[in-house]
Amino acid sequence: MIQVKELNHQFKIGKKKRETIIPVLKNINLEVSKGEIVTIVGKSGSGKSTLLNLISGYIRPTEGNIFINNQNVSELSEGDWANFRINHLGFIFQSFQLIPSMTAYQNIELPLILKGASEVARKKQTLDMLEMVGLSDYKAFYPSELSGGQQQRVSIARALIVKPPIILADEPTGSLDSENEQELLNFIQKLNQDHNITFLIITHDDQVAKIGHRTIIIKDGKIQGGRSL
Ligand SMILES: Nc1ncnc2c1ncn2[C@@H]1O[C@H](COP(=O)(O)OP(=O)(O)OP(=O)(O)O)[C@@H](O)[C@H]1O
Repeated sequence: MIQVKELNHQFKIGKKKRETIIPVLKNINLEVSKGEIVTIVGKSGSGKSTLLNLISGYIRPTEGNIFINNQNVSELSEGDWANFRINHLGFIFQSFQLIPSMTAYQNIELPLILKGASEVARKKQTLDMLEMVGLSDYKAFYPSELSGGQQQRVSIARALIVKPPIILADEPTGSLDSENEQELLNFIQKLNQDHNITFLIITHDDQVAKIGHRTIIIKDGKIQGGRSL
């Protein structure tokens, strides 16, 4: 489902000719199969978010290739990448990234509008999704009127509405208290079991790391090893 092959990445900072090169990821090889939950752990600055940003196509690798569903995404143009992303990947961020001026309903519906779905299809799918995440009664609420856990569920519903086969999550429970964290983890496991959705999750948190069928450790930009259930 996801294959990362001999990936190296470095950032360049400073002015041209005087730039400093910061090597971040070194010879990363990684395979995630359909229906797996893989968690990635590592110290701050080890390169976890960079890896997720490369897999998401938000940054391009200095060297190496990334395949998603057998498509070499490193070769796609910006426009093709954006199209590919909306059909294959969903994202969950620590900071939810909801649009404050839109209700829960409107936030969840947005990817369907971007995808060009009809109004009838949008309404049905958005209402179904609100029910699935247990927020039917909150559809007209704005993000500021929802709890952290409810906002996170809106952001998950928005990620799921286009039924992506893969969800990439960067510290998904970082803004949640322990009760909401457990609720979200149960929900991720349910989605994985019921819908065979593949998850790649970056975390600092042991409780989150534990839900992985496999955990990968990144140290100083290299994969150090891992643990399987
Ligand atoms: N756009 C950038 N330009 C220059 N350096 C960057 C950039 N993004 C990240 N880095 C550097 O790359 C290294 C890895 O950063 P990254 O955010 O991937 O780490 P991380 O493991 O996700 O850390 P954290 O757990 O704190 O989020 C850091 O040294 C960081 O300073």
